[in-house]
Amino acid sequence: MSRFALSRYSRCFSRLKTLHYLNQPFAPSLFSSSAASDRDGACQTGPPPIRVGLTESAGRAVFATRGIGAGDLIHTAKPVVVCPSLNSMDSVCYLCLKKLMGSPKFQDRGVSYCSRECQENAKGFNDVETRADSSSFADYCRTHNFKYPLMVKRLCCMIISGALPADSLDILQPAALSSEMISKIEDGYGLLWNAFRKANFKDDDVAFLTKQWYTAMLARIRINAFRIDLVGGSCGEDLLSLAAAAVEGEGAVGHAVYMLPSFYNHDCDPNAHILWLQNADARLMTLRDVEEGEELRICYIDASMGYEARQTLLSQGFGFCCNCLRCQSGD
Ligand SMILES: C[S@@+](CC[C@H](N)C(=O)[O-])C[C@H]1O[C@@H](n2cnc3c(N)ncnc32)[C@H](O)[C@@H]1O
Repeated sequence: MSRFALSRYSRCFSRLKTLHYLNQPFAPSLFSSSAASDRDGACQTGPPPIRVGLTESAGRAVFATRGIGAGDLIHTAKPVVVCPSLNSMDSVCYLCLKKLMGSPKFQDRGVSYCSRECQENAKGFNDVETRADSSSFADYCRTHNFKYPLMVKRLCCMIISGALPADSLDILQPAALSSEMISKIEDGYGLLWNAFRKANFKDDDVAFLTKQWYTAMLARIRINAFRIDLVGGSCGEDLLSLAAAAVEGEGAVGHAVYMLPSFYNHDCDPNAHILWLQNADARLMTLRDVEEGEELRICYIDASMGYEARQTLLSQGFGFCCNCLRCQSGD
């Protein structure tokens, strides 16, 4: 069996099936990511041992600023925007995506939360959501099985509520969209715009929501959204074991966009992995020993696929030709 055959990683299908395959300083406050920690998950103080810098052929990237041991937590990251999948709406927290066990105790205007705190934190954007009737937009997303427009809608509600500025995602790399994609996107834009217009928000509050802005956000979300599969477990457990224990077959509970994790480039034989334990808070961990100065890379796709299939997926889904060592070797 190929050494990749047991691996299944993905930015969209993030899951780890084996242990084997599993130049400016970084400003932690900008990315709301917390410090690196010991293997057992106990947090140390100080910034994460990484910096974001430029590569020669893959744009910006994340580099280790010191040696990091295999299976160590590099940093955690909170989502900027997170959205449950349509089929998980009733089974996960509307804000943090934690699985809801039994009958949810915290319910508000038709959605459920895992705690009073999540309910409170979601109140601002949920007020906006409730005021605007976006049922036509939701039908459009459901009919086409579109998930990213739902994230743009939540982003809009967060912006209108004052929780985020309209340029929050501007720093992220956008996908190149074909004219066919743009015309499909415009249908969704019209429906969402109508929903906010009919709800009589002040012109100033919705002025950011132009067709150009909507398209630019979808282009960024397309490249940078992570599909979230919860592994379970707790931060005190061994991360490599938790990653390896990710169970195949459970659907994604939702999607989220993060800041710092968006700067990790892809590798078909990665040295880092992203995982989620109980909720949408991400944990970046090493899969093997990493040296100071080494680029940290995760795998966006199923690493067990063959060369041709990987190239097709990376080029059609993410718009790039992979420059990793594995691809260069033709494996
Ligand atoms: C999520 S972003 C990663 C951060 C990005 N380099 C930046 O500057 O924002 C994904 C993009 O990075 C580039 N990239 C990531 N991995 C790559 C690889 N293995 N080979 C070539 N380009 C890559 C591609 O342009 C891809 O669309």
